[in-house]
Formats: sequence, structure tokens, C-alpha cells
Amino acid sequence: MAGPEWQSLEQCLEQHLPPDELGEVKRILYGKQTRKLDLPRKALETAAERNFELKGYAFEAAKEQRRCPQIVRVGLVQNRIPLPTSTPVAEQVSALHKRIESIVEVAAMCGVNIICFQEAWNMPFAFCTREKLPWTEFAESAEDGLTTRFCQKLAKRHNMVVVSPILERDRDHGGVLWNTAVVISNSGLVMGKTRKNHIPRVGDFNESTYYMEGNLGHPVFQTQFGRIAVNICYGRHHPLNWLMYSINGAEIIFNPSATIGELSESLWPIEARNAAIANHCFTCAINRVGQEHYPNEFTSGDGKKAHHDLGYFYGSSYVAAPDGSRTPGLSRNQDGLLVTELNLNLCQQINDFWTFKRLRFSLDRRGTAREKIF
Ligand SMILES: NC(=O)NCCC(=O)O
Repeated sequence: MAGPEWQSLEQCLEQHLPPDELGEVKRILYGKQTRKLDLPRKALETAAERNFELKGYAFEAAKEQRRCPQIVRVGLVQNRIPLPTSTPVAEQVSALHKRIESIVEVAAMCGVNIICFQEAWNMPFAFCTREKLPWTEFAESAEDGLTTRFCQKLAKRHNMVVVSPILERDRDHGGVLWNTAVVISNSGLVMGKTRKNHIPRVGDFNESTYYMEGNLGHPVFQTQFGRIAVNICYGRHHPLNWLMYSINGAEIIFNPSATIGELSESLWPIEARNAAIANHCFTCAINRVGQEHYPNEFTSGDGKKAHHDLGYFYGSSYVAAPDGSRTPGLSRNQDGLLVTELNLNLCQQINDFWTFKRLRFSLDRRGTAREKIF
């Protein structure tokens, strides 16, 4: 298993393949070469000063006679936790806010319209421990918690839709916890929330100790920049999640995640990309970076020795397009911002070309799903 020092598959290929073969490998590996975005020099300099990777790509669509191009820039953020997990909770939250604010400023310089952070971005991913305190103290109200209010300010300041995945404390229903993504409009209003539909019970992913499967279905949010949905982490292994978001009209589906190399790195490049192909939409896969250490050692009843960490979060965030092409990934070991320009017209163009949606529902002539789409 590659460790933190191994930067990325892309870097490895670039280092070792002759240029003509590299071109062919990229064509097959990525579908086609996505155009590199010309990002502002100031943004690149600021990202370097602030010690995070900044990459930009664009997906093109054919010109149409009756529709203007529907161009939108999405920003995917992957980051380490800035402070040790033993630091007081309020200090950890404040350091995370500061880090994200500094990355969002650069996203604004790059013209990002919709930004999405990693799963449970307002805390360390401590669910492996099965301890309640202090980790449940990171939970906040989705509607007016500290983190939501912080994101509202960012959204308004930068005219940017913000997708903010947090640990939610549901005050109105007995104070239970949920794994939730809050969607905030570019004017700073909370448009709504969506909850993780499938909760892992695998390896050290002991999340079911804290929260249940979501009860909000598969909501899609009509933002000023397109129809978006959020399929949180483990939901990406379940094709029906992606399908339902797509049936409900999503053009872009974000997949904020927290996953480790040992478990899922070989699945990572496949699942969100396959979902983009199968559902004629864009998908945005975001993962954490680094290793998080917990003060008390824990086990997960699997015979492994007690340990202090969940494993290595391998970053590698990327965007996939409905035509099956994808951007290269961000690195495995650095904080990063991936800016990607999409032309949403590509969704309908590919739907008309491959017709997966139509054929899927022709198999189900009496089914409810068919009624929903036609
Ligand atoms: N956060 C989360 O659901 N992780 C589970 C592991 C995986 O889906 O790769």
C-alpha cells in the first residue's frame, strides 16, 4: 500500500513514461485530455504561499443553436486537519474555519461558482473511536450553527454556492446526530440539507455508533448555477443513490468523502466516474488528506491490535463528466483546490447520444421510476 510520500498516480506516470506513450495512456485513462484552465497568476501565487495545491481544468460541450452554453465553475477542497485532535474543540473548529476561508478566497479569484468541502469538514473524522466526548461536541445545527453561519458569510461575500458537509445536531428531533450536507445559496441563504443515506459498518468506519441512515431521500437543489445534489461518502458504493439524484434532476452530484487507502483506493477512480457515465451528469469526488491520531487507542472487534488512527486519507479528489472523461486527481498528500469548468449542456448532449436514461426506463414499463421521469 502506497504511503503518504507517494504523491499521485499522475506524477508517477509523468515521471516514468515517454511523452508519446504518456499521451496515449492519458487518453485511455482519462477518456480524453481535459483542457487546462488558465488560472489567474495571483491565485496561483496565493495558493503556493498558503501551501496548497491549485489545479484547474475545463470540460467542453458541442455548440448548440438554441441553447447558450451553461458554464459553471466548481471548486473541490481537500484538506488535513490543521491542529492535533487533542486540542480544545473550539480551537480546532476555528482553525478549520480559518484554513477553509483562506482556500475559498483563492477559489473566488478563480471564478468558482459552487464550492464543496470534504465530509464532516468541521471536525477530525473521529467516528472510528466510538467515543462520544469530545467528538459529539463538534456537532452543530444545520440551520444556524456556527459553521453554517460562517459558510453563509463566505457564500455572500464571494457570490458562491457553498456545500458544507458537517456533523449535524438535530435540535428539533431530540438532539440526534446526522451526517449532513448543508447547501447555501450564493446570496447566503440556507437552501436546505441532505443526509448521508448509507452508513458504513466496515473496518474502523464505526459511524453507526453516532448516527442513522438519512431520512431526507435524494433532494436536488436548484441553484443559480445549476441543479446540484450531494451523495455523501459511502453512498458512492450504491448505484441507486446516484440514480435517484439523477432522476430527481441533478446535473452535478458532489461526493464529499473521508476514505483510506487500505480500504478503497482502487475503487475511488471508478465509482464516481461510472456514476457520471451511467447517469449523464457531472460527479465531483472529494477526499480528506493525511492521517489523524486519536489520544485513546481503539479496536473495531476485528482482531487487529489496538491503534490510534483510522488510516491514511489519500486525497485524490477529481471531477468526472457525462462523456466518461475525467480530470486528473489532486495529490494524495497535500491540501488542495481543484477548479473545474463545466458546460452543463453536455448532460443533455450525452443523454441524447448514449440514451442510457431512456433505455433504463424502457425496461421498467410499469414501474414507478418510469412514471417519475416521463
Ligand atoms: N466516510 C465513509 O463513509 N467512509 C467509508 C469508507 C468508504 O466508503 O470508502
